[in-house]
Amino acid sequence: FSTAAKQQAVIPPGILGPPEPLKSLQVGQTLNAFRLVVDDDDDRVDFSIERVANSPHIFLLRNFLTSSECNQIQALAEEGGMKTAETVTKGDTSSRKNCSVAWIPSSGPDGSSLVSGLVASTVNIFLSDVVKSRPSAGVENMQILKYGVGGEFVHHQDGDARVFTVIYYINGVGGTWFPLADRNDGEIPKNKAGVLELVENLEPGKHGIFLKGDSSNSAQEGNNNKHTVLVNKGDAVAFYNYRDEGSAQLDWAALHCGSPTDETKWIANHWYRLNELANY
Ligand SMILES: O=C(O)CCC(=O)C(=O)O
Ligand SMILES: [Fe+2]
Repeated sequence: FSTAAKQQAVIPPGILGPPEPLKSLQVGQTLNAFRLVVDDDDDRVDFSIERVANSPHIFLLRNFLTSSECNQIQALAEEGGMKTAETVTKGDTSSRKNCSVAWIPSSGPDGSSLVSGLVASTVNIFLSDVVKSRPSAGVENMQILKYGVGGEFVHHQDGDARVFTVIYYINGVGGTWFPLADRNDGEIPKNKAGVLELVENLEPGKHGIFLKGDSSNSAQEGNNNKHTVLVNKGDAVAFYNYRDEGSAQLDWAALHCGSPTDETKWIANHWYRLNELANY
């Protein structure tokens, strides 16, 4: 076998994206779901899953977190102390501007299933059986980000073996933009430089998908279009970062940014990994 043939056999098509029934969900269609909360008065949280894009596969989870869970996550981050955010490139503080960071263990926090319960439910719903069965699959700790006014995170691909991302909106302030979502695959360059050049002429609310805070100062203008989705506190956006046609390459359609915010913005990131993707 050539190396290429081996890789095809190792990551077959159709497993780095959503399993059924999400796979067949059409843009604009919604599924109802629930998850169990073991250490809370409410033993069940009902939420809905709406597909907002096909390429990459992007889903909006409405009411995935309760308001009280959002407050707990924010409080845990504040108690632990927050640091100036860097990106995966160590020492890089310019990609994320005016942003501080904290982490909460995905197995905890201690004595609580706040985060581990979210992980269990997410894995069940969003990861394929093949990904779940891989020894190199896992989840990072939950990353909490607080942006001050003017804070932003420039265009990037989460990548780095992060097969699937969940972004939770902790205080209802949104502003996550996927400029290339549902653009014709043939129009998307296959490298970062080309992609960055293309998105320079695109605008949130006019191209791709813009997840915008429902109560944001500018929420009234230009929301009634297929490029804008309003989010509230407790909602989350979930998306797949790799192409699932068998190439196991980064999907540049999943490029996104945190647009400059005009209010304090709290979000949390959860990255689900398939470490072997780093080898492809
Ligand atoms: O700030 C946002 O809305 C997106 C943040 C993000 O994409 C990241 O932290 O990787
Ligand atoms: Fe990101």
